[in-house]
Amino acid sequence: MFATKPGVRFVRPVVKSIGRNQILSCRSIPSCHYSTGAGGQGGKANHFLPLTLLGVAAVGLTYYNMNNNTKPPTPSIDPTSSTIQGSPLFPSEKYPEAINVVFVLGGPGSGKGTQCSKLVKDYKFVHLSAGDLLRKEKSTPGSEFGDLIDHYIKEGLIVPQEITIQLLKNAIVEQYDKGNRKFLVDGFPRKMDQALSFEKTVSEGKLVLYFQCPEEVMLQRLLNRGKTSGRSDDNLESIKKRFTTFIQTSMPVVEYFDDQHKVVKVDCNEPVDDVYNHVVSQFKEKNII
Ligand SMILES: Nc1ncnc2c1ncn2[C@@H]1O[C@H](COP(=O)(O)OP(=O)(O)OP(=O)(O)O)[C@@H](O)[C@H]1O
Ligand SMILES: O=c1ccn([C@@H]2O[C@H](COP(=O)(O)O)[C@@H](O)[C@H]2O)c(=O)[nH]1
Repeated sequence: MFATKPGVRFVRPVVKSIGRNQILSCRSIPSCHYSTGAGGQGGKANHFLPLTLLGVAAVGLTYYNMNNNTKPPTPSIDPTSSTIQGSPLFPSEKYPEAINVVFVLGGPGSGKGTQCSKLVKDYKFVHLSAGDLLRKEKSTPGSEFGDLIDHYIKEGLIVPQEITIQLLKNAIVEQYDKGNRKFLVDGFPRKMDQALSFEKTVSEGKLVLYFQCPEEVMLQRLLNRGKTSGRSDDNLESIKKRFTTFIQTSMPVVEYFDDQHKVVKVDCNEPVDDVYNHVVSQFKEKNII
C-alpha cells in the first residue's frame, strides 16, 4: 500500500460522480472520508486528497514499471482486503427496487458482446460492458486513470476493482434513474475480488451466462476483429496474455457461481443465431425473460 501516508487511513474508496474527471470522487458521500492522525487536517476531511494520491501513485507506478520493464503495476489498495464496504445499493432506501443483473462471461472473443446486442434488441436489457466502460474512461480527457487502464488492457490484466466497479455503479444508477432494471453486465466479474465486492455493494447477480469456446476459435475471431476494431489488445501478443488471465483469474469466478448453481453454459462455436437460440431458451427456462 503506497497511496497513504503515516497517520492516514483509507476508509472507503467510493467513486460517485458520473461527471468527467471525477470517477473517483468522495464528494457528496458522507461516509467517504479519511481518518487522520496527528498532523492531519485538524479533523476536516479532504475528500480529494486520498484519491488524488491514489491516482498519482498508481499512474507513477505504471510508468515506472513500463520504463523498467518489470512487473505490471499493482493496485494501490489491497484487493483482498475489505476496502469496499457496505450493503447492496439495490435495493436500498435510496433505490427501493431490486435490479436484475445477469453476468455474461466467457473467454475473449467468445461472442459476449455479439449476443448481448441481440438480447438488448429483443428483450430491452441494458448492456453494460466493463471493457467498454474502461475504454471510455481511458479516453476521457483528463482522466487520472487513463494511463493505468491503457496499460492493464494491453497487458490483458484486470484493472483494480475499485475503478471498474465504480464505473459500473455509475452506469447502473444512471440507467435506474431512467427506469431500467434489467442489466447484462458483460465481461465482469473477471476476478474473485470483483465478484465479492460487486455483490456486496451493488447487487447480487441472478445468473451467469457463460460462453464456452475453444481457444483456437476465439483466437481467429479476435485476430479477424483486430483488422478493424482499433483495439490495443486485439493483437497476438495481448490475446495470449488475455487467454492466460482468463484461465487463471476468471475461470475461478465461473466456478464460484457454478457452485451456487447460477451458471448457464452455452457453446459459442456455432453460428451467431444458433448460439442466440440457445441463450434465449436458457433464459426462458430460468425465468430471466
Ligand atoms: N457465433 C459466432 N460465430 C462467428 N463469429 C462470431 C460469433 N460470435 C461473435 N463473432 C465474432 O467474433 C468477434 C468477437 O465477438 P465479440 O466481440 O462479441 O466477443 P466478446 O466475447 O465480446 O469479446 P471481448 O471479450 O474480447 O470483448 C467479433 O468479430 C464477432 O463478430
Ligand atoms: O472487469 C473488467 C473487464 C475488463 N477489464 C480489462 O478490459 C479488457 C478488455 O475487456 P473486454 O471485455 O474484452 O472488452 C480486459 O482484457 C481487461 O484488461 C478489466 O480489467 N476488468
